Amino acid sequence: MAETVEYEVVTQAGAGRDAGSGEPVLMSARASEGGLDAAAAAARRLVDALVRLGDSTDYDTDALATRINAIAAEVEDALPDEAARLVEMWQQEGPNRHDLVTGPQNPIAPPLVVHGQPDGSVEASTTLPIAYQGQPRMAHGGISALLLDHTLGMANGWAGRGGMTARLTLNFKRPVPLGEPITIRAKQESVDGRKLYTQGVLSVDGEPCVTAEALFIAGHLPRPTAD
Ligand SMILES: CCCCCCCC(=O)SCCNC(=O)CCNC(=O)[C@H](O)C(C)(C)COP(=O)(O)OP(=O)(O)OC[C@H]1O[C@@H](n2cnc3c(N)ncnc32)[C@H](O)[C@@H]1OP(=O)(O)O
Repeated sequence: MAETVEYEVVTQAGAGRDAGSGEPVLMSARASEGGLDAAAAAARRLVDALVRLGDSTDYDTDALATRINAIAAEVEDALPDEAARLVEMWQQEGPNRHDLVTGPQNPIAPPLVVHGQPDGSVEASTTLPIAYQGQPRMAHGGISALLLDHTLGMANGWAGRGGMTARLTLNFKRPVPLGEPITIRAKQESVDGRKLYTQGVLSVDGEPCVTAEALFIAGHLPRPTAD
């Protein structure tokens, strides 16, 4: 029996809305051209360049580290109070801009772009850079697991009832190439009380690479509050 936690059901923006229009609905946050989204995109670009750089370069990587640390220190000087930032992160309805997988403000997010489909499924897409490499030229399996877990979670939100992952079963059928568009389709297949059963598949060029089946338990941890 898990430790008792307080639950609050958080539905995704767009969940259930416009599903009858016949048009896919954007569920992940749209990236802005400027501001923090642009800074996060620049950080992603820098990470990609660093991973591709390697040790054989003549480029002065000591000086580079000093410059990057100077920028980090400048940003750290501007940070808001951590507790207040956590409240801000979670206060908005709709897609989180800081999200690990889809968030335009999170440099670690690929980011994945997710659309809710009229048939109740969701479809997500991205292209993975070399920072996510596992085997040569292929994505690390843990990244595929992350993308699938998250997309299945968003499929629950689109179906109207989200939850926390209790069990995730993956079947790695073929390697996921870097640098090529990947698509993830996911759908909540059935609900039994608080148990949500959701399935998905990650494909490249129409070929299934990783399939996922998951059990989610409805409910979420409470959002941080100011007090
Ligand atoms: C933007 C949205 C996308 C987000 C997607 C990403 C989702 C995540 O990553 S969530 C983070 C990863 N997951 C976690 O950290 C979860 C950790 N686990 C927990 O907190 C708890 O175990 C939790 C919440 C899953 C279930 O706990 P609790 O609410 O107490 O439920 P509990 O009473 O134990 O179980 C409810 C039922 O589910 C069943 N169940 C629970 N866990 C499992 C499991 N792993 N396998 C099979 N059955 C299970 C129980 O047997 C019980 O069944 P029944 O009602 O028939 O007796």
